[in-house]
Amino acid sequence: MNNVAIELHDVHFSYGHHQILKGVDLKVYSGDFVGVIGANGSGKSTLIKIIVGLLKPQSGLVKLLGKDLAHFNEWHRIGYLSQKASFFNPSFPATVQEIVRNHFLVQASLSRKLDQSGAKTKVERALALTGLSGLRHQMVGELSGGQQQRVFLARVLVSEPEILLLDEPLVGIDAGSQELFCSSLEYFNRELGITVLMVTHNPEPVADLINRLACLEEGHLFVHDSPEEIKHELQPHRHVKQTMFLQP
Ligand SMILES: Nc1ncnc2c1ncn2[C@@H]1O[C@H](COP(=O)(O)OP(=O)(O)OP(=O)(O)O)[C@@H](O)[C@H]1O
Repeated sequence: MNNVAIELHDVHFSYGHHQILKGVDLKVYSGDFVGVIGANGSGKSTLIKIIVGLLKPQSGLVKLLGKDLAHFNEWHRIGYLSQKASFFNPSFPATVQEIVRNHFLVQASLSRKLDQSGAKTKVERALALTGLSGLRHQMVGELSGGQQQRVFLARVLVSEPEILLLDEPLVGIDAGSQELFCSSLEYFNRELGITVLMVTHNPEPVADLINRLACLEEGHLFVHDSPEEIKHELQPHRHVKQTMFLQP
């Protein structure tokens, strides 16, 4: 049995009186590719922010790589790609390589376990993995949406994380870039063994990669892990609400 990479047990979360998560349980094993789906406003981004410690649940247990989040400090092992617009200013005057390198140096300064002297090799690798080697000297603001998305991914990959948490990474990029992005994800998951948890309203491009599907509905998380159930849940136009009635 693989190690548990992410674990949530009986997690409750509210914004004020607005209850978002009502006793959520989730176990993600090393090497899993987890799709998280649910209606707009169902709490998918909230869930991912709780996993990376940006929001603190009112109650319940959250563990990363076997460690209670309260004591977890190996953040270089976790790569989090938030919804793009929230952190990026396209007029920021930096090249692709500078963005990726600076992120690594910040991570290294925060973690004694990352060796700064390896920066050059790690940046090269992250650029190569995301197909950006040829664009390294380009100003990031001059890139297409799909290329920028790959820069964000390279930035996250540079510290060689074991878990990738992606919040709607395909939004706002064209079909060709989506395809490239998804084949990179396939490589990271299948070849490098990186655990992936991806929030998406459109799971179709990664449907073949998903081995665990988490459906968020009215504060409850329903997890499917058999290929038949996943296929059934991912049928086009299937209303997520129906998953409630499939549970024993
Ligand atoms: N900081 C906040 N304060 C108060 N309410 C919030 C806050 N952030 C989100 N919400 C509300 O919590 C609910 C869940 O939001 P969340 O962004 O987690 O949903 P989501 O499933 O990711 O939505 P979408 O698919 O539209 O991105 C929504 O009703 C949202 O309006």
